[in-house]
Amino acid sequence: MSQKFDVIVIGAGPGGYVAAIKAAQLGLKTACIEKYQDKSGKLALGGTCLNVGCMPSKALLDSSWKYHEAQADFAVHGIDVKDVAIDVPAMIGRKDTIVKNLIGGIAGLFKANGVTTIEGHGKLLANKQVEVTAADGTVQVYQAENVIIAAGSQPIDIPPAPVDQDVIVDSTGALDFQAVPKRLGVIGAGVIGLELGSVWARLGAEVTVIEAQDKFLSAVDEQVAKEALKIFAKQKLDIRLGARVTGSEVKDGEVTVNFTDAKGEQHMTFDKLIVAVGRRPVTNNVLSADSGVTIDERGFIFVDDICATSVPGVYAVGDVVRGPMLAHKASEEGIMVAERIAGNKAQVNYDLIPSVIYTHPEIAGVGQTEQQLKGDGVAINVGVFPFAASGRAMAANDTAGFVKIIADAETDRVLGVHVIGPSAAELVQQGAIAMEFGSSAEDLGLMVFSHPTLSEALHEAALAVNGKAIHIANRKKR
Ligand SMILES: NC(=O)c1ccc[n+]([C@@H]2O[C@H](COP(=O)([O-])OP(=O)(O)OC[C@H]3O[C@@H](n4cnc5c(N)ncnc54)[C@H](O)[C@@H]3O)[C@@H](O)[C@H]2O)c1
Repeated sequence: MSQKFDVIVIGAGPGGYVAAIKAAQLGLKTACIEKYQDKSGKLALGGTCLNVGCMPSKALLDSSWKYHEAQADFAVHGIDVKDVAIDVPAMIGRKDTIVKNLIGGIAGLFKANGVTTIEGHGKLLANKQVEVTAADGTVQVYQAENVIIAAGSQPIDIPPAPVDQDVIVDSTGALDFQAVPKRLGVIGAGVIGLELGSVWARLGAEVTVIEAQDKFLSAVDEQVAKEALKIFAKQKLDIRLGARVTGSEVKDGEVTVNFTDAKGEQHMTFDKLIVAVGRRPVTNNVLSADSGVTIDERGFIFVDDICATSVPGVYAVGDVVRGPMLAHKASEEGIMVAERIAGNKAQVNYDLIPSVIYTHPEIAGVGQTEQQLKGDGVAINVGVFPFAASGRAMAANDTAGFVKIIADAETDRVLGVHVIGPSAAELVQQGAIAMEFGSSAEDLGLMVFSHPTLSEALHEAALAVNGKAIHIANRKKR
């Protein structure tokens, strides 16, 4: 096998594997280096997202939601189910099968597109050489015309709660509990804390979430975050804001966490504790001292708008660079870089990256929040439509939350779409499409939406921006 490639990608997560497939499709001789192994020691492509992130967590969110519905929501439909029970190892086994199939899918795509998979740890050397160290310690050096670093991220550890993957776990360990913990502590009320906290709360765990910030979900639209906090309280997620963890002690299979909040010093004991305080880029040991690629003090690789590093021909995408740590952002950066290497024009619209928290109801948004726009002094009109007024949501017995559309007061152009409610992720994507085409709220209001659908809530929110909603009383004059 030749040791020279047009493109070598380091990392086969959603940034790396997508970049590799695209580069190969564009006729470039491409290799992708990955070292991650599954529990049986077999190479597992797909990165955090497929192995221990987005996909396994969604499998558990769906399983636990079905259990919750069977237990708590079926009766309202007149469905009587008795003795609903959860078999946790079976639920975990289903999740593992989904992960296995997805990983196999990427291996198949690599084969179909002619991407060479190189197993081992990749490290960028000087002059676009890439060193690969296999699990048995063998070292090979490859030469590339272009290198794409897509090494991803890993959970941040905090000294007061060191992860042992037994009693104190990170997001990976929390996907493999073999029984429902009676008392579950979660440090961090971010995306992971809320998603994994929800999984185990639905299955019966008493969940306490300890969050350092006073403000809940500070990056989310404030009106949405406020609604979410109310809904989660009803779901008995005990969210402690302004709570700083000072220490923890593991003893006899349980953990006591010490934290301080507005009430003073607190101590709580849990059967399991999930630490979900953010992730950091994996960039140490991926760049040799003479690679020429520069990183900031937090370990992120410096890149420009098109993900080019300080070394010509070396790019970096996904969680190792600035911007939100989201799989879809990484994939789009991977596509952009592959296209650029092939000599085509491509770019990512960083203003329109949707984000989703897969709780129930889901929380999703695209564009700017009301607080951002007001902070920037932009005059806006806001339309809100509650799912409580949606016939489709009523039929589904799923009426919590609302759709919120924010438009520029002068031009009517949609600047933000924020949803908390059923299928929020899918509804926000409609907003993203509209915004990508420069839609005004009026444009959205003039479109025909199928009836009855949840999407009608988006239609009505767009109409409400200019005081023209039909199925709620309008606050503004027409
Ligand atoms: N649905 C999704 O798109 C999805 C799902 C999972 C993860 N992710 C991404 O993965 C990354 C990591 O997720 P995450 O939830 O770990 O991070 P996050 O940044 O979303 O949330 C971490 C939370 O922990 C809090 N925190 C930090 N230190 C603390 C401490 N010592 N004590 C108490 N609270 C503390 C922070 O204030 C923050 O609210 C994020 O960038 C996220 O976007 C995305």
